Amino acid sequence: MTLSSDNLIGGERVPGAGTPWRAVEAASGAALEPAFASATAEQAERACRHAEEAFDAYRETALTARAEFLEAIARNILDLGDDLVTRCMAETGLPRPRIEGERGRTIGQLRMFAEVVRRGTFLGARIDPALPERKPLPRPDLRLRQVAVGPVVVFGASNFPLAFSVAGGDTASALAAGCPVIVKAHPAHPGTSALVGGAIQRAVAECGLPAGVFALLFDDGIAIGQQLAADPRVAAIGFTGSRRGGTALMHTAAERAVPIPVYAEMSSINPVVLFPAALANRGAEIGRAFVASLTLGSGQFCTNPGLVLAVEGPGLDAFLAAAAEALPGVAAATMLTPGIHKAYCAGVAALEANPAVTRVAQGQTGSAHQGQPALFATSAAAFLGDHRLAEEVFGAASLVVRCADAAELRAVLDSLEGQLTAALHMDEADHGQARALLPLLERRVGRILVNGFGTGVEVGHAMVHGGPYPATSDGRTTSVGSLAIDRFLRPVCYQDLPDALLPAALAEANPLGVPRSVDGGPAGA
Ligand SMILES: NC(=O)c1ccc[n+]([C@@H]2O[C@H](COP(=O)([O-])OP(=O)(O)OC[C@H]3O[C@@H](n4cnc5c(N)ncnc54)[C@H](O)[C@@H]3O)[C@@H](O)[C@H]2O)c1
Ligand SMILES: O=CCCC(=O)C(=O)O
Repeated sequence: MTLSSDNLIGGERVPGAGTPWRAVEAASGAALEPAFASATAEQAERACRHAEEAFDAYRETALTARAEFLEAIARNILDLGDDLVTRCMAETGLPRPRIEGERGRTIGQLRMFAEVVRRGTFLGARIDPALPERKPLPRPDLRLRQVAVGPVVVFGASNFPLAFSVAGGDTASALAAGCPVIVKAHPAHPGTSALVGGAIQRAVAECGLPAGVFALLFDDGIAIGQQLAADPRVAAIGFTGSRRGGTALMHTAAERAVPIPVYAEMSSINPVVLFPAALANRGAEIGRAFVASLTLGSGQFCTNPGLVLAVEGPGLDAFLAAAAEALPGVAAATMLTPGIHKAYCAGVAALEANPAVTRVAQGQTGSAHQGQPALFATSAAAFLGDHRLAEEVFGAASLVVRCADAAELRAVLDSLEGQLTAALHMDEADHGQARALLPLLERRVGRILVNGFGTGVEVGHAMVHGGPYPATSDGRTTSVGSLAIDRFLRPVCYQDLPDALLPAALAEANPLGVPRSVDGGPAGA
């Protein structure tokens, strides 16, 4: 399969301009063909214009047609076959089973949103029928539905080249909501992005949709991303990446004449709390499971367990001993980009250099592009006195905080910024302590889980992959699971509109058969 390096705009392939750049094979650092050229400002402008032109037609497509479009994207991605898998492996250094698994998740996600669209529940249809006889005043007829917000810009993530990238959760949920999508490809995997972008562009044509429904733009810098974020036609942004990049986009979006929401998923250290009974009963077992989660994908998961909290004692010692025994057996693994590798090495070096921190164990050393896993420990007092210890080290490094007692452990949790997840390891005898921490955890994190680790997010209807700042820019929502669609919708109320003028979802006869809540009752068709 020939790999095109063109931008995809308005149903066409459009070569970029300027100095050519190439993807890098993550394992070797060698340049990969073909050369890419960044989109021009005019091309980004054109993508926004096409998206705006496509918006009104796309957002009113029949629900079945929109669902079939999402399914066509999934099918076209599968049809890319091994070309997609091998290119993605080369660009990211991630192994085949991981890429194949992520492709399955991406396709599953698209199909889940197709089902969400077909059901129509996302329209949130509500009806308060008119009460003309009501005293002292009659009630008007009120009907509400959710409408798509407008064109959405999605920034592909480096660490999930499929499930959080061109056809990932942000794109799937925005398209499901009825929003055209412009993707700014991550420069670490442009070939993967081009292949998946082509699959979406083909689906747009196959389904007879307006060509502006999808665009893909390349840029190895930040100019195109900034331009898109500032463009008045763009209504929302989805982003997964660094805190620096996410907050820069938040500032741009907030400074516009008309500010727009940015749904940025940024940084999280995902505290793991080890309770005393669980530690006493199975400290070593938890230690081994922890190492497996810590080192998954070279630790390049936003859900990576970067902080472990426990009260001092033999149980914690057993946990540490088991982790210290397991970690040296773990091979160093290729990291996504030289920049991410460098940042990881700098983070580990800062922990090594901190006099209040001791190294518990290390994994095996590797090549120039591989990250060596590392586990460190410190005291709660040191952690509370040095905010740098709470910063994310993106990769397979974690810090164990030894606490004197439950009060100190609570103080450490209380000091943390917003997080995606908190993992609690507990037995029944720990329930009292865990219950006491739950209100605090609810204020800090998006997902609380028991006797597991946050890595490996289930894509479903009750999932929250979000959390208070800086885990995300807006802790009221999620970027994984069907609730993600709500980010790209807003409610409109229709008061006393003649039936003939109402959108089909709200017309008296309910021709779409969508679930509707009447007078605040449970939604039914
Ligand atoms: N929490 C997470 O899930 C997660 C995921 C990936 C990376 N990271 C962190 O980010 C670091 C860098 O990795 P990365 O390259 O994936 O993230 P990044 O934030 O540098 O880049 C992500 C995307 O945003 C764009 N971008 C970055 N800064 C921008 C700006 N100021 N304006 C407009 N666009 C901008 C980039 O071009 C890229 O397309 C990692 O070392 C890690 O610390 C975190
Ligand atoms: O890196 C961010 C997403 C993590 C995730 O989806 C997972 O752990 O499965």
